[in-house]
Amino acid sequence: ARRRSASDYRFGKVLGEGSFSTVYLAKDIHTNKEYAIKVLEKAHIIREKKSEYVMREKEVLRILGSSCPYFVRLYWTFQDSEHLYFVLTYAKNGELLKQIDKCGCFTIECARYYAAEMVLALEYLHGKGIVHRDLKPENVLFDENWHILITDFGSAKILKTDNTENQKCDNDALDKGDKRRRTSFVGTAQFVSPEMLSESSSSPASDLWALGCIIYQMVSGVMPFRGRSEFLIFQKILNLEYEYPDGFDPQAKDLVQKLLVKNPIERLGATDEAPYTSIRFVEGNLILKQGLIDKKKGLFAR
Ligand SMILES: NC(=O)Nc1ccc2c(c1)=C(Cc1cc(-c3cccc(C(=O)NCCN4CCCCC4)c3)c[nH]1)C(=O)N=2
Repeated sequence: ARRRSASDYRFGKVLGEGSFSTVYLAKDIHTNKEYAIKVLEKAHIIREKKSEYVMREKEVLRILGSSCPYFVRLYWTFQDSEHLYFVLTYAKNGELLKQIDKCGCFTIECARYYAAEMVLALEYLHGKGIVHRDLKPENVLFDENWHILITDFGSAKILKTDNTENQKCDNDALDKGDKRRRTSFVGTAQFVSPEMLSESSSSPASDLWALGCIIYQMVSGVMPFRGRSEFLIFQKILNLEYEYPDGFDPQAKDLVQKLLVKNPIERLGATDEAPYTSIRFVEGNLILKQGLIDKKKGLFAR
């Protein structure tokens, strides 16, 4: 295929800004198709020693490809003297966070629906040996049909299978082992799991913790672990200090309290072989069988 460059696109509004990238709405001048183009400044990436994260995001997006509908797709990458460009799926209906803030909270049917889509997405992601590590409502987007698109793999981890011992080791260990590449990575305060805080270790169960936090927020409208500083939030996470507001749906509570468990291997689904059957079908939990099959809803609360 023909090499692309920024001149192939008409850049529009800023869709999002991160510490190392800005995402623009852009239109392909040849096809008129809309994309989200993530632009990264080379000098900043090098200065902040984030090249490994950029390469990892590209590798994760390559591995994910286009076979699962619940992830943004990477169409092309190109660069010029100052910037790197990732041409990604444009999620027309924006971020889950904005919808939660706009609606106050979701109906339980709607929360069930999106919890089900997120479980399907995590089954696929973890099945590919990838841990997101920064799952949060800002990184869950909606496409034009109100299906989810998970994005932002800059913090992701690719689990490596060591063929000789057939063990699943991971690049935490590699990072720990190699002083030059020690990463003091931690996700976003309110969604980071206890093990990432206390041992700097992460696994697919770390994403299940974040899933529990997101379900709590969809149902209640607020995050389970809140505080005036990151330190206070971290303390609450490590002490499992959170509560369910009056009227919190009992089925949702049943599921959330089985995900917000300190020991990662005791989290619902953590010991399942793919797919996450124990999350899908535990009697009385939020994600009932029909939640995974009925793809017609997705309408928002009030
Ligand atoms: N860190 C990252 O990788 N970030 C990314 C990556 C890919 C990507 C990405 C971020 C996107 C962000 C994004 C942001 C938005 C957006 C931002 C602000 C407002 C809106 C918006 O209101 N859209 C109109 C849809 N409304 C929704 C509610 C009902 C009326 C119509 C969308 C759409 N998509 C995107 O579309 N694709």
